[in-house]
Amino acid sequence: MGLNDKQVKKNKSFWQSFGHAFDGVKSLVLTERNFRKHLVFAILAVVLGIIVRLTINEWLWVTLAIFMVVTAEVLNTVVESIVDLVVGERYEAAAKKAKDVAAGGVLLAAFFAVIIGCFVYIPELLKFV
Ligand SMILES: Nc1ncnc2c1ncn2[C@@H]1O[C@H](COP(=O)(O)OP(=O)(O)OP(=O)(O)O)[C@@H](O)[C@H]1O
Repeated sequence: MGLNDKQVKKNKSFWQSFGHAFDGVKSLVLTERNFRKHLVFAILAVVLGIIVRLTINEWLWVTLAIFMVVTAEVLNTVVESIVDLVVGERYEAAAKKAKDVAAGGVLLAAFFAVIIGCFVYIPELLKFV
């Protein structure tokens, strides 16, 4: 297995599927700059959450926000890869729309995460003032 694996046939076992899914996550981390930035923000949110001792309810909202951004980044990367595969370097209005809408999805998810962050962390941090 690995990112240079040339397999094109269906996976034959759960572990083979899992390995390829893991390669996908590895590829996101290694090749997507924005994904890495969001990962850093997610880690900071978790560390801050531990410091201010979030409640279970607050953790649920923070986790939802983190995974919404991650999911949007995953879909954005999938769209980019498919558009590049089909269109290559050629300019296409439909390619621009697909990539811009996918990037817009990430922006909306990040906006949602900022709103959740404000609701959850600001009251907790004000307790220290
Ligand atoms: N084949 C294409 N035809 C038309 N417009 C394109 C094409 N490829 C890219 N673009 C435009 O260029 C922008 C940047 O392209 P790129 O492939 O770097 O997108 P990106 O990888 O989504 O950027 P980022 O990594 O910041 O998310 C796209 O959002 C789109 O507006």
